[in-house]
Amino acid sequence: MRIDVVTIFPEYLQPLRAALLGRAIERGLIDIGVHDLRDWTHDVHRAVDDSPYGGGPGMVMKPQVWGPALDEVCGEDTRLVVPTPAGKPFTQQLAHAYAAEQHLVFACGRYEGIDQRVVDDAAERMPVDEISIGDYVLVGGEAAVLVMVEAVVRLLPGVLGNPVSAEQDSFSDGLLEGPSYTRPEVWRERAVPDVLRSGNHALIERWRRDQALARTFDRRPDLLERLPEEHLDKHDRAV
Ligand SMILES: Nc1ccccc1-c1cnco1
Repeated sequence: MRIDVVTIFPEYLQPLRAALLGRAIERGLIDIGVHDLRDWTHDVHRAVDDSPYGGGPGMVMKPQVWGPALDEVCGEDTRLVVPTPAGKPFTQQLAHAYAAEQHLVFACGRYEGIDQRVVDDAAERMPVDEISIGDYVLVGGEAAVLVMVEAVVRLLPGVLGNPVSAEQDSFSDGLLEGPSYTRPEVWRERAVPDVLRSGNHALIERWRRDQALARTFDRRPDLLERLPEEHLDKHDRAV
């Protein structure tokens, strides 16, 4: 998989070259390119935005800069992803879909956005997704790209040391992960739940599912509403 990011803050994307993602690059599992949008400006001030038609606060990013940038960075197999607070929600399901793509290009815009004609023009040549990572306001799309790239790349074969954990993730079975524990057995007078030291794997599995159901019910009841009927057995409903 190849990933390209176009941004006015290329240094913001340096974390993509660290740790797990950095090792995936070294091992040839992914190629990542980061491009400075200002390389496609034409004026001495290297302007990338301008005042919005119709008035209003902030600035809008210029189509004459974004157009040539995407013409050069995008290819035949590109899916263009534009982080925006007005986008569709980014989910684990979408992360899996993106992990199957050959080439992802992320266009990082500022809060007030990129001239809509850039998206409309690109959509004539490639799939374009406008995506939100959550209902809060960021200054620009760069942080959202770091989130999405990590969620996608960890799903690629060979990236995670233990591939099973991608299946056992939160959300993969529709529930939140329950609590986890490690040594010592007692820490600041708090003991690890006995069941986890019982060696009875059926009981442990049941306890973990009960914890996941209770936590999901408490923190994300919306996820329970989405679960298919057959996903909860009669014991689950009693939790
Ligand atoms: N707030 C933002 C500003 C600029 C570009 C993306 C966002 C965003 C993406 N997901 C939530 O917010």
